[in-house]
Amino acid sequence: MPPEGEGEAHPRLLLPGFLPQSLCKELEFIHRSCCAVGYRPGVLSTTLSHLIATGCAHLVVPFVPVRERLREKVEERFGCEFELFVEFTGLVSWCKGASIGWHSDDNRPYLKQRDFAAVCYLNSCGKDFTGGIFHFKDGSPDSIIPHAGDAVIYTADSQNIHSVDEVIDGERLTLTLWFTRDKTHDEDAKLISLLSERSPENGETSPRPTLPIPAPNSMYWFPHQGSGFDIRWGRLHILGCNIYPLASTVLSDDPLEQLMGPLQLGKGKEIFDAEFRNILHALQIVQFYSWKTSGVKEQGREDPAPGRALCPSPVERTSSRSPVVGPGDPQAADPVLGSATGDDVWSNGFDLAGLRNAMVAWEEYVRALDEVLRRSFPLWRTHEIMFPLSDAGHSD
Ligand SMILES: O=C(O)CCC(=O)C(=O)O
Ligand SMILES: [Fe+2]
Repeated sequence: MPPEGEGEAHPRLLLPGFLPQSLCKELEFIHRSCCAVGYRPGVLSTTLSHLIATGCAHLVVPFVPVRERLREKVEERFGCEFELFVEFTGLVSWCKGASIGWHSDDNRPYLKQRDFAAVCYLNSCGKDFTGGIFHFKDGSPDSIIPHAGDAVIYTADSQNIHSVDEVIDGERLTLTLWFTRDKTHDEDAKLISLLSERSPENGETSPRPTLPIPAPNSMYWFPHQGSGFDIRWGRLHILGCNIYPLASTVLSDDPLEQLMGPLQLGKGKEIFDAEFRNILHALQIVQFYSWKTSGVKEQGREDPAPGRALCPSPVERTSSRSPVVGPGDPQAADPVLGSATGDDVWSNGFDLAGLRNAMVAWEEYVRALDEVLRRSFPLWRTHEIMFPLSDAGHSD
């Protein structure tokens, strides 16, 4: 008997509200902190192997329960229990101008292993971006208007020809997975091997939590209208942040090199006193602050940062120092990465003092995820599959 789903009229399923909003926000934080340029123009992506390669293996942990839930859902819907492997997991964002015409997801010889797709919407059309509506060619349904938390699963073959309208404004974000029956394309095996190289089970304890390690600069370069900008720098720029080299540093002429070294952040005429290891470290703290503060705002509380008393935060006036300039034209990031509504936490009262609290809370967050990873990894390696520990304390 052919598995259910093959040959039937519409082998697909909509899953409204599949992801909790809190997980959507957490994955958005990860993407905005860690993403690199994607596989097509105007597309940014955060793959799990990229997270591991850039010193952020602990950030794989929040994906593990939702990967498993999606795999089970796909197996159940298409009648192939215990047969599937995850082939690819990634956060994918589409910026202004990105679109894709009619296609099936296995439409290249090197994609033939893909049997099923799952797309989870992490933000919402009309609120976070405009355009970007999904269509099935056979019209059942004709369109899916992305809404944070909703998901759709479908077979990756020609029974599900689909397209996505051009994104007009804002950044459209999804968690996208493909599943395969072919064990040689099992993503878990590759990720476990990458994690082994990192050896979290060795139990090395560092005084500071894991700090991000940038990938090659070219992976952060967003080509735009004949020039371009660095994504990391662009994301800080749209939030009004300046980057300062440390006062003691001998300046390189190369702005990219300045982003690689230790640096400080400033806003307006002030410089925050903390030192960041590199631009990715600074970006991660800023995005963490933004994530946690937006949650607080939605709950109607007024704390400037998550659940802590405000620490004194000395700032320096910028009279004698100039911010790093470039690389590329960071202003070009405004229309590409800026939110559709312009409604972000920074334009609503961001202050550098809040960053101090965010740094402390971020370190706790990273340490907790790292702890889960250390406990999970030996079991993942033994069973050759990534799965959530029942008592991991971090599930969606
Ligand atoms: O993001 C979506 O809604 C679908 C994207 C898509 O079709 C693809 O990446 O192949
Ligand atoms: Fe597709």
